[in-house]
Amino acid sequence: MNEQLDAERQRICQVLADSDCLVNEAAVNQAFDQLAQAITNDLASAMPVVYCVMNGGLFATAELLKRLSFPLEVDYMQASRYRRQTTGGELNWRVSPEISMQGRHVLIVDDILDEGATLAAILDHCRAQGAIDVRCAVLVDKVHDRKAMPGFKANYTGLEVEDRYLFGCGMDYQGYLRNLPAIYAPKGL
Ligand SMILES: O=P(O)(O)OC[C@H]1O[C@H](OP(=O)(O)OP(=O)(O)O)[C@H](O)[C@@H]1O
Ligand SMILES: Nc1nc2[nH]cnc2c(=O)[nH]1
Repeated sequence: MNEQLDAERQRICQVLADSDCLVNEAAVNQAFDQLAQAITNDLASAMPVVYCVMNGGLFATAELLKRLSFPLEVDYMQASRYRRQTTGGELNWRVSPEISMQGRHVLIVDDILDEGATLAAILDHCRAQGAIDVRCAVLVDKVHDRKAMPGFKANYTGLEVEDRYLFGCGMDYQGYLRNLPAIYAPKGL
């Protein structure tokens, strides 16, 4: 490995070592079980299309899909407004989905609802594309009063977590650590 990459590896390992674990793996799995049950109750007969919001939604989508045992289709979209930063900016659409939403029940899956601007824009987009029913599921809703629309909530929320910069379970720290099966926050952030 080149020296620069190894220094990066050591820096990221140090961030993880210095972080607080806010939600452990068992609690994350329990949250996914509950989310999947609620989604099953509502959508088992609806032949929905499940859209993963890349990249953060990849982990939650995979965890949910293996718990959903009814017919559905899967696609993805990519819209990002953080780009490895810890504060959000303009929403940047990178990839639009392929499967049409026209006349379909749609379930959007993402890792986190923070200020909610990303999900609000995606939901508007889905309605404009002709979906008859648009729902969203997030693993985490961050608790603060800076929501883009006051009181904005996902239809399905796995966990409410305190207002810190989170990583793990799909959420990145500077592009890394999305793969961790628990939720962490760096000290001081
Ligand atoms: O509620 P908001 O304040 O809008 O933030 C939530 C969004 O931020 C993250 O995406 P990000 O833009 O970091 O891209 P990523 O999925 O590639 O990490 C996350 O995956 C959500 O999509
Ligand atoms: N990784 C990460 N991405 C986010 N996007 C919006 N809020 C967050 C957060 O707390 N962590």
